[in-house]
Amino acid sequence: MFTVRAPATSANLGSGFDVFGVALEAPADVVRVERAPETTISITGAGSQYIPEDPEQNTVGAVAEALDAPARIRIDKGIRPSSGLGSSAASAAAAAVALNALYDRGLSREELVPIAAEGEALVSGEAHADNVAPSLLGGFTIATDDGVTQVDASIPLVACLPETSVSTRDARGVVPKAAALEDVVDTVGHAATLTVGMTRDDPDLVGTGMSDEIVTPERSALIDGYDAVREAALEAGATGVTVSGAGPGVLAVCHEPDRRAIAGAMIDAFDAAGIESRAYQTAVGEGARLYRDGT
Ligand SMILES: Nc1ncnc2c1ncn2[C@@H]1O[C@H](COP(=O)(O)OP(=O)(O)O)[C@@H](O)[C@H]1O
Ligand SMILES: N[C@@H](CCOP(=O)(O)O)C(=O)O
Repeated sequence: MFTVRAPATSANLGSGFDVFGVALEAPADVVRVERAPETTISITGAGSQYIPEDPEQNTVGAVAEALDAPARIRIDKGIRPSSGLGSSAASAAAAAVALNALYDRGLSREELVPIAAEGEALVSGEAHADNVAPSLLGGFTIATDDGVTQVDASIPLVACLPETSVSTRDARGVVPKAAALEDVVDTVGHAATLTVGMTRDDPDLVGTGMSDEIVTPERSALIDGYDAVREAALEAGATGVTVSGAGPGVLAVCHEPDRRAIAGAMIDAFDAAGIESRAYQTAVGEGARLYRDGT
């Protein structure tokens, strides 16, 4: 039997749509697997009542199928689904690591990225790897058709989740099919700035580099209270604020001493808009961790 804790992730980071992602120190999903003649899934924890246990409809079922690794799979959800923190991806990443060990498949974490991304194809319509890559590898990841580039990073973050939900599939429907060249030029500049910021552990560069005029304006319009929450976080000291994944979570980058005040300001701003929320005071963290027999 193997147990894996796989972290929540925040994808896109504004300027890196479908490419950038970071692992968060918290929250996380925990997945336990044992060999079985056919795959069964049971789920407890945050939002578990909304997640199908049918292997054909669950991201971990897609991973078990892709690895030809039938198992009794138990998922303890720490990450609420449809909140923009890579909930479906974390389960898939955890299952990929656990089943790879259970069946001794010998695949590297990089080789598990496209396998875990099969779960994303199941729920969002496309096998985007920007959540599963950081959940598997940790740190900051750049996922492209050429593969995944990863760097460890130490950047304080606040992820504020309103008590509303947006499905990634729906939020992908509002992404523009084309963009003006000047917006593409700006986005390339911001993405490059963000990448350098991650390599230097520099929250100012990362915050500046999250700016994006192509996808984020369309996505943020789906989130009630977004503009006020963004403004409140910036006033409290955030160096950058954007939609986390497909939303409705909102991600703020900051210096560590400002993190608590930013979390409070974001919750208050959602509250003023009549929306309850919770904020994770977190940071870029490590990837999925494997435990054998409860170790
Ligand atoms: N293991 C899983 N964990 C979370 N959600 C899952 C899982 N398997 C299937 N789903 C479905 O995926 C959808 C959530 O995925 P998505 O919209 O991409 O949001 P998230 O950012 O939370 O991953 C929900 O419809 C949920 O029922
Ligand atoms: N690149 C994807 C990321 C979706 O992240 P999630 O955490 O909302 O599942 C997108 O923006 O559609």
